[in-house]
Amino acid sequence: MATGCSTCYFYRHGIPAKASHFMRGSAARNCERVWTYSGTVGSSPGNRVKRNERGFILCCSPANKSLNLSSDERDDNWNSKDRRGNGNRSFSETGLSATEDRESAFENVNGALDVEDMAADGANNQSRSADELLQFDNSGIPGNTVEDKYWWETERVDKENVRPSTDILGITGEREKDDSGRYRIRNGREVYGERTYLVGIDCKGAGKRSLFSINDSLEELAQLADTAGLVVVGSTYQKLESPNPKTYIGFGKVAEIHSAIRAFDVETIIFDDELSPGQLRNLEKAFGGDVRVCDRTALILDIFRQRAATREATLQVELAQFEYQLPRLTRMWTHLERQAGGMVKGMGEKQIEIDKRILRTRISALKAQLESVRDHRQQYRDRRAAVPIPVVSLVGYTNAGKSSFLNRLSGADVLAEDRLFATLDPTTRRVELPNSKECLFTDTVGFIQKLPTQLVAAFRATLEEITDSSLLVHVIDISHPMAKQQVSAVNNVLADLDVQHIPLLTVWNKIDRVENPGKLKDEAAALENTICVSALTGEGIDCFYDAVERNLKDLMVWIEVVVPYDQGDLISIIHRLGIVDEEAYIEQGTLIRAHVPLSLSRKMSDLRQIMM
Ligand SMILES: Nc1nc2c(ncn2[C@@H]2O[C@H](COP(=O)(O)OP(=O)(O)OP(=O)(O)O)[C@@H](O)[C@H]2O)c(=O)[nH]1
Ligand SMILES: [Mg+2]
Repeated sequence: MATGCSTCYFYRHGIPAKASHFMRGSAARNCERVWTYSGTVGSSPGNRVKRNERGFILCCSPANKSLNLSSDERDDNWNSKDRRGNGNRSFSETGLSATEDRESAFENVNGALDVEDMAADGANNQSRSADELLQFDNSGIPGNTVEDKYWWETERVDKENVRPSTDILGITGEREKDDSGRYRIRNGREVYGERTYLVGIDCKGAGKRSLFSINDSLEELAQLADTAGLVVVGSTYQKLESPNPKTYIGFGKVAEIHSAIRAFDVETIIFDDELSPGQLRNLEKAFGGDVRVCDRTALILDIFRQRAATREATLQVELAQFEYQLPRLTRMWTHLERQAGGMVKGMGEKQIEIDKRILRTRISALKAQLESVRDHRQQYRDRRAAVPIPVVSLVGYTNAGKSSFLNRLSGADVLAEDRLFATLDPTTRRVELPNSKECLFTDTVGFIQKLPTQLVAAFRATLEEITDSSLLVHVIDISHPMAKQQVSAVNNVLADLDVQHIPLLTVWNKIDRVENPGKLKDEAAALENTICVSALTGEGIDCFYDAVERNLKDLMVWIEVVVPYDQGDLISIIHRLGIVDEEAYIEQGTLIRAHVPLSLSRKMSDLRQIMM
């Protein structure tokens, strides 16, 4: 049975606290202070229990008045205010009877989840009154029956009998015993393999349907989590008309996940969509202080942060992260409001304002720094434009094989690996086509469905590489079961970038991995500007070059110019970039009839005789 003082976050959620909860995970590692704990809260005396970064007192016992605290620490707690309005009270006053305890726990669950605001709950979990909540039928979760337990009181349930409703990865949730094995190397950095549980919703409402089915979307989220170094132990989803404005998922689902958290020792919960600051706050309260709640956007931002290798990428990711954090800052300081007695009331509010100001200043500084980086990139592009070599940009879904393809075309050694977002910075390489014409190929950052808007905004300088291209090559992993949906997601981002006017060549990559390549090649042949290739084996590369030459020629204009004999270098540029049909030597200079890139023809407007 859960007991504890009024400031104990676990107690207030009625969760039987265990020392193991507190000693594991990021919360514990970021603790500010270590308190000696002994008492009745689920573990043996003498365990050392920590106070986490948010200031939650993770464990303290009403039965034990002799907590080994400094006088300051003791004051903090003795001044803590009872949520039921009893004013300040000491530890000794928190020794409740079982019934009182249950009521208190219920009240606190109410407080945490704003039950009265739950009317907007989705179809599967209609809004529940307080009484209904007490009687909530958790029979879907073995080990939780209404007769003998309230859901928040559930002792640790038998792991064998509890499984998330959907286990997309087929991971059984076996627990590792030794934490030292949980550090993994990701992109040269050591990351902690937190036990992670994924949650999504299958929206049925008009206009809410996503490109991906819920299972596919969760599978992708699992891949993202793996890329970030997390260990996915399970997942679940709920069918809803639209997301619950308070908690994203319905109230019943919150309860179910609550059980799964304990069953699988979950440390992080990731939601498949971006949560509003309010949803995030409510869910954090509902799941308890030592479970990190985050969303797809935060996860993607985290991966970008791990992968950023250049100054530009680092600045861009930092900016996106700050923009994301700004409206969510309040949750970090709620502990001050909770701990505030009469004297320090409102302190939390002030701190939020201070922090928001610091963050805004930081954002302005980052934007200024990025502006100078952007200028630098623009100068580089201007210099490139001065030598009018056509630029071909490789775009596509993350992991489609863009970098592998660039490596194949140019012999470059861009990092290509079976992980999402391997490339963040554009890489440009000069490639000589079989007709001896030169062009530049640029590898870009990959796209993904639900791409965070903060990232698109922050990466605008990088993405401008795409908008300046002569030709776009959309690389698609045709062997991927979700290839069609990935194409739509990429087209959506391209539409946002306003590049529809640039000609597009479609490349079906990884043809070596499909079962029936012949059939696919026939399909591709029937489509316009679509080529089948394998970056791995080099198959189809010749057809690709032909298609690039064809497309670039289509972009050229026909000119007839007389180049004075003292501008011989211009003739060599025309030969290098254009296709010369005729060359004759006349009195005024060299007469050339050729197809050249538009940019080059503009440079020769003075010399032009005829242009069509
Ligand atoms: N079998 C096969 N694997 C490929 C092919 N092209 C790429 N791959 C593999 O696909 C994975 C992803 O390749 P990348 O080149 O890193 O993909 P990307 O599009 O650059 O990915 P991001 O940089 O994350 O956007 C790597 O493991 C490659 O080895 C191919 O033609 N056939
Ligand atoms: Mg790449």
